Amino acid sequence: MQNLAPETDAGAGLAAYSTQDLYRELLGRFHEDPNRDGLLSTPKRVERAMADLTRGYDMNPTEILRGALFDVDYDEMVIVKDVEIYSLCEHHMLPFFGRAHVAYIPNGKVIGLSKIPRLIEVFTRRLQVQERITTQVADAIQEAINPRGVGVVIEARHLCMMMRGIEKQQSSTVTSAMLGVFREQQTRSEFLSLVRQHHSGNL
Ligand SMILES: Nc1nc2c(ncn2[C@@H]2O[C@H](COP(=O)(O)OP(=O)(O)OP(=O)(O)O)[C@@H](O)[C@H]2O)c(=O)[nH]1
Ligand SMILES: [Zn+2]
Repeated sequence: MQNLAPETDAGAGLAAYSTQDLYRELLGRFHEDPNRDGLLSTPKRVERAMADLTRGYDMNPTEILRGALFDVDYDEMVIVKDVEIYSLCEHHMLPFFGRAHVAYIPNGKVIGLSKIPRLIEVFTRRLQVQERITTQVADAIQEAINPRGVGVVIEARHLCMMMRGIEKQQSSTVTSAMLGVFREQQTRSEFLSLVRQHHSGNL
């Protein structure tokens, strides 16, 4: 499809076109030939890939945690650390990736361990900023089990700062959200020092 819409009236009437048509149009705008062999199936592949990378919009934290909240007599810190994350920055739609560390001190209930990475997926598999993922994960845990406190730290590297723009290859971004007792110096320090232990430092 050629000249699907003039660049100036982006959005107007585009709903009439399939997602694959829109990607085919974009290939042309990138000065490519969408009909050459290697690109023929690309719109279909990109559609699938983008649906996968944004699947978090269709995921519901409450549903994920349902059935995996347990009454346990344990009141020390639980930490799930070094969870790999991949997300897309909402400004450039380029990936950022790294690790998330999540901790909480229960108040009668704990969360099934595998559900913590699943919860992280809900919020990373969207167009995001790192800060928002960090607070959304903390808030979701707070809401689910009302613990004595929650801490979330995310370390990530953003391709929009690496392969374009400022082109800094070594910088990483660290964000944190601390709720309840994690706002107190001692708990925060214990969490951060446990996160640092045995951490290779390589994202
Ligand atoms: N706070 C925050 N900023 C982000 C995140 N991901 C990307 N950004 C920033 O969003 C900003 C967008 O700035 P603009 O000046 O509008 O865009 P730009 O001209 O492409 O900026 P440069 O990247 O500096 O070239 C940039 O500074 C990005 O580094 C994120 O997760 N959190
Ligand atoms: Zn970006």
